[in-house]
Formats: sequence, C-alpha cells, structure tokens
Amino acid sequence: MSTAVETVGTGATAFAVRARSLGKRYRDTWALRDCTFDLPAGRVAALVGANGAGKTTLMTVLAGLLDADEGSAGAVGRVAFVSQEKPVYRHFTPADVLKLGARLNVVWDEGRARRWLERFEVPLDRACGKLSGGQQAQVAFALAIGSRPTVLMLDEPLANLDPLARREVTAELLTEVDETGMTVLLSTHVVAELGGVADYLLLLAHGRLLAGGDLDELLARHVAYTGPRSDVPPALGEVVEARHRGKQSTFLVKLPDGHPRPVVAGQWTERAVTLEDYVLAQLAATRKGLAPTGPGPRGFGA
Ligand SMILES: Nc1ncnc2c1ncn2[C@@H]1O[C@H](COP(=O)(O)OP(=O)(O)OP(=O)(O)O)[C@@H](O)[C@H]1O
Repeated sequence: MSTAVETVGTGATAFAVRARSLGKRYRDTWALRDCTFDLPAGRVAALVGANGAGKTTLMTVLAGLLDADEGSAGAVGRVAFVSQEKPVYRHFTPADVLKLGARLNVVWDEGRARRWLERFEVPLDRACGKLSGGQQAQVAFALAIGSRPTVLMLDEPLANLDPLARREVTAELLTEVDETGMTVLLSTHVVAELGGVADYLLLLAHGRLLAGGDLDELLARHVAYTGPRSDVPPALGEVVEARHRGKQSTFLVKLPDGHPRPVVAGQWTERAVTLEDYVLAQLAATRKGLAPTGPGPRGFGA
C-alpha cells in the first residue's frame, strides 16, 4: 500500500504532525515500522536515535518527499524541510537565494530570512559554493524560515555548526517559535545541547518509536541512583540502564506509575534525569539487545 502524506485540516486540531502506523521500507528492509504519534502544535521536538534508526526516513515521509508503504501521516499547514545535506545552488549568492525564495513561496517573509543571515554574519553577495559548510547551512535555514512554515523540519541542523553557532541557532529557533507559534521537529545526535530547547521527544530505535511525549513528563517519571555496587537499585522501578564501575553502581530507573520519587537513604544518592541521560540509557539498552520499553496505545510508552 502506498499512502501519500495528507494535509490535515487546520480546524481545532491541537497537533501539528500526526503519524498512524507509519511504515517505510527500502526493497525488503523496513526502515520505519508501526510509527504512531501526535506532535502537539507549538512544540520543539527532538527526534533522536542511533545511526540508521530511521530519523531521516521519518522526516522525509512526514515532509511528503517519500511515499509511505504503510499507514498514514499528516502535517497541519505549510511544511518546510531542510535535509541533512542542506543543499544550496553553488552559483547563487545568498541574496539570489532570497530572491528565489520570494518567487517560489506563496507566503514569504523577506525580513525574517534576511535577519537570519545577518544574525549569523553570512555575506549576502558571495557565491554559496564559496561559503563554509556552516554558512551554507544558514542559507538553507534562512530560506526555510522565510517561507513562514507552520511546521519546520530540520534534519541534523546542528551538524556543520561550531559550538557557539549551535547555541545561537537553537536560541534563534526558540525565538521564531515564540514569535510565530510554529512547530519544530529536529533530528540530532547532539542531545546535550537540546536541554532547555526541546520540550518534546521522539526516540527511534531500529525504525520503531521507542519513546515519545512531553519531555518534562518523561524525565519526571525517571530517576538516577548512584551508590555502592549492587545488582539492584535501591528503590522500586523498571531498570532502564545499570552501570557498574569499580565499587559503584548507577541505575537509571523508570518509576512505577503513580509513584512519587522515593527518597533513598544510606550511601545512595538520587538525582533528576537529563535528556542526555535518558537518551543514552535508552540507546544503550537497545544496542545491548535488552527489551525496549514498548510503545503504549498511542505509541508513547516511555
Ligand atoms: N535510499 C535507501 N535505500 C536503501 N536503504 C536505505 C536508504 N535510505 C536509508 N536506508 C536504510 O534505512 C535505515 C534508516 O536510515 P535513515 O537514514 O532513515 O536513518 P537515520 O536515523 O537518519 O541515520 P543517521 O543518524 O545515520 O543519519 C538504515 O538502515 C539505512 O541503511
């Protein structure tokens, strides 16, 4: 079955992107399978997963550039997608790219696009082929931002950027979200830098949605314990990851539903789980072949 991406009516929907049992295969191999989620509007969602997990495939299907083989997907309003390669015409200057944006897009905000380039000090009159990889990426972002998307999808937007530019790009994206109400879905391996930026998570493993949902809620349902070497954590819960080094053990534990965070005593300490802790623990568990936390009825089983 081939299912094209449908555009969902803007009515009273609170979601910006929806996927139902979405699947995509390349020849006989499924790259994406049984992927179901609703991404609420106005969120900044991090799409994470190991190499080959299916992130690019998911975004490309959501953006309507690839047909799904199973299920359906839809996005509300205008979607802009910046692929991993961030392609720009090498002989065009950034100023030419802006002119092209104005001609190609029904909705075009020249000021926004230009401000983005000025903010990142990208020369407007130099051929894109002579710009650095990071500057070329900024041109691709400016083109996407200028088209005033309702949903902006960015495949590894931080990959070519220096550490300061990464911080500035994420900050600028948040400003855009605040000002326009757009929804952002971005895939990345630079999870540590998404703290305070992403407020939603979609975690893929081997083409399946392993976990997803509101980030604060997800992290509040987990806790990290450190203490003397032990085979079991000091309190009830499902062990997502156990690490033992010398005489010390660290556990990342999913708390039982409805239970408050237990207070541990003695030599054990507990701390809140960060996005990076959570993602690394989940990825390590899937790599070791441990049973992943399976998706719940809406695909969110974190
Ligand atoms: N055009 C293609 N033809 C055949 N297989 C493909 C194609 N594109 C991707 N795949 C396979 O589909 C799976 C998912 O790939 P995808 O690029 O979506 O992963 P990803 O999570 O984006 O990876 P990365 O983090 O390395 O960019 C991988 O096993 C990959 O080898």
